[in-house]
Parts: sequence; structure tokens; C-alpha cells
Amino acid sequence: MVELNPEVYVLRLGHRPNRDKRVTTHVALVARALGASGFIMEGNDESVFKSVEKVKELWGRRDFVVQSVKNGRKFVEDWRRNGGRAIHLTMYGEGLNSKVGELRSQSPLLLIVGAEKVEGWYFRNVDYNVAIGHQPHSEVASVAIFLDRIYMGEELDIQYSDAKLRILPQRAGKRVVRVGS
Ligand SMILES: C[S@@+](CC[C@H](N)C(=O)[O-])C[C@H]1O[C@@H](n2cnc3c(N)ncnc32)[C@H](O)[C@@H]1O
Repeated sequence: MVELNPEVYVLRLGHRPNRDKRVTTHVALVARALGASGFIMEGNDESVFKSVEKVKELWGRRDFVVQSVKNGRKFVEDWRRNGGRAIHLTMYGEGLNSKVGELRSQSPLLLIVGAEKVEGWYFRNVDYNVAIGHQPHSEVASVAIFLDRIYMGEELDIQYSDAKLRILPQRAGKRVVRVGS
């Protein structure tokens, strides 16, 4: 497996169980697939956690952390107190191009993404507010682009050694082989 640095975790704020199941699940799946080490959600939603656990079980990376926290602010405070860097992804922040070099040399990183409006507290109490372009789009795209840029595309070659299933890439059609139990 490729060794990716820095270590990145994703904190999802503002999840609304009646509206955000799919998007929040996608934030977590993108984080896992593109090399992050864990997904933390403020609040709880068993259906999101179940979907991610199912993917881990079949496709590997069983050590990918999936955690629910009651209070996102406290999590960020503790994270920073323990030496981690907190990065809020927001279209109002500083452009990723100007920050990515500096961020590559720091670890672990906590990426914070919202659902609707993110409280002002986060803008003031993180190490960086980083924009993935200055247009409104999506938390899923923001996490994906951030990980791709920080890992410079190496995350696309990840193979998880504890996977039960592996894809044999095809020009056309699908081939999936069972590699573990
Ligand atoms: C659907 S957007 C919500 C935007 C919301 N209207 C606001 O004012 O924050 C959900 C999340 O996607 C992320 N996001 C959207 N566009 C972004 C951008 N251009 N750069 C970085 N993150 C972005 C942010 O983390 C945001 O909280």
C-alpha cells in the first residue's frame, strides 16, 4: 500500500438525518477511498455509519476511523491542543493553491466541512480557512479535491491490503476478484 502523508481526518458538521444521509455518506466514502485516515461526524446517524462499515468490510481499510462526536467545537479544540492542525473548507477562505505546500508538511490535519451555514466560531478558531475555488459547490467535491491536491494524485493508486474484493481494471466490462476472507 502507498504510504500517504500527511495524515488527514474529516469532520462533518451540521448533518441533518432527514436530508443529508446520502451526502454525508459520500463525504465519508470519499475520505476513505482517497487516503484519509478517518471520518468524524457531529451528531449520530446509524445508517451513515452502517454504509461506511459495509464498504470497509468488503473493500478494505478496516482501520479507517468512523466516529460520532456530540460537540464539534470541543473536538476541534482538543485536536488543536494535541498538536493537530484544523482546516475549515469554505469558499470564503484562502485559495488552496496558495496553502497546499505549507499544509503538506503538517500532520495530522483535520478537514472541517459543513452542510448548511457553518457557525462563525469555526472561522475564528481553526488554523486555516481554505477555499477550493471561490464559488459555492459541495462538501464532497471539496474533500475530494483537497485530498487529491495534498497527495498529488498518489491516492489514486491505493490498494488496501485487507480488502476482500479487488477490481481488475478493464477497458470494457467489469471484473472483480475475491482476494481475502
Ligand atoms: C453546500 S455547502 C454550504 C455553503 C453555505 N451556503 C455556507 O455559506 O457555508 C456545504 C459545505 O461545502 C463546502 N464547500 C462548498 N463550496 C466550497 C468551496 N468553494 N471551497 C471550500 N469548501 C466548500 C463547505 O465546507 C461548506 O460548509
